[in-house]
Amino acid sequence: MLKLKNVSFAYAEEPVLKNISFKLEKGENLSVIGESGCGKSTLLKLIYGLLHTDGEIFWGEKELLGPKFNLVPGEPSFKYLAQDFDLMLPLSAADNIGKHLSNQYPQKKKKRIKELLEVVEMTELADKKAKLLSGGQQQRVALARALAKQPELLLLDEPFSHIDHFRKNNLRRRLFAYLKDHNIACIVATHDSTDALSFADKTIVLKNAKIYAENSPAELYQNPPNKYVASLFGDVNELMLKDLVEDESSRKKVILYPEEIKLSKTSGIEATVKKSWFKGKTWLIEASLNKKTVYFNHSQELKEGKKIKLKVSEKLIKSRLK
Ligand SMILES: Nc1ncnc2c1ncn2[C@@H]1O[C@H](COP(=O)(O)OP(=O)(O)OP(=O)(O)O)[C@@H](O)[C@H]1O
Repeated sequence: MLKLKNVSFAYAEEPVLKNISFKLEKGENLSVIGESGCGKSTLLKLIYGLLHTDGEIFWGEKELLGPKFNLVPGEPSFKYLAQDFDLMLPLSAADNIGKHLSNQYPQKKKKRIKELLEVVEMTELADKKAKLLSGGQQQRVALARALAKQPELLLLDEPFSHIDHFRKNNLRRRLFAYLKDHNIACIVATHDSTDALSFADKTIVLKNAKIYAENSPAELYQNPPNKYVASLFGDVNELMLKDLVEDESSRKKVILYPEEIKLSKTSGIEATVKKSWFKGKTWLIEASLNKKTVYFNHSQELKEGKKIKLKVSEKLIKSRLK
């Protein structure tokens, strides 16, 4: 089990992280989300042992003492995949993956490389030199290399940032299933809400150097403590109760996702369409409601200037009152 207790860090005077504490069990997947610059990468570097903290970091019973005490940087049973994936460019994809594997049992090594190439869907490009691979292909090789020596904890910094949408979903499913099958704990620093929503067992939100929210991804999504947390999952509205309920004067805030606001043919809150964006399965409609902007999903494009009525479930409004 990984345990952080009061982990703090500053590159200069201003702390980047202050008193961060959490636990992670073996095989668990934790996503760390938050706006750019909130300290996600720094947290991974502290855990891996590249930066020194005054706080405490334990892996099981062992305290990790960081770079001041380790001759070779980084904990040997962890793997850290940074945003620049640092491949040996003259070597092939397969040789990069096998680089740190023992040559004592060549057949075993070959089999392991083959298995990892399959996990990242790079079998066909096994012999291609890394320098001739695209950014996304290099990132997949780097992921496989990080897995090669079967780490106990994998620290991934934006692991799919260079990979196209088409491959990303499949790769994510394969990689995270592999980690679960092999009981490898994982911390993913990410901007991509899918990494947090679909694959994480728990999610930590960082803001102002602290843990701002911490929960299962479903709980954070369904009951976001505030607009900042909700906006990490996509478009979000923050309206006042008086905007949504007739004869209500409360300025209490209600957080709603675009898919939770519906067009009504009969009654509802009056609004005027400003813009429509095609999103594939739905259109995202921007409308003005009491001089405020509101976003909702609809099955069709709506013309600018159209007067509409909007409805939100009362139960949902009650559950989202802040
Ligand atoms: N080597 C460094 N020296 C000084 N300041 C740094 C260094 N690395 C990061 N910082 C600063 O520390 C803060 C946290 O950076 P960090 O890279 O951890 O954020 P992040 O959440 O991972 O950002 P992003 O999502 O953009 O990758 C930022 O304000 C950044 O400018």
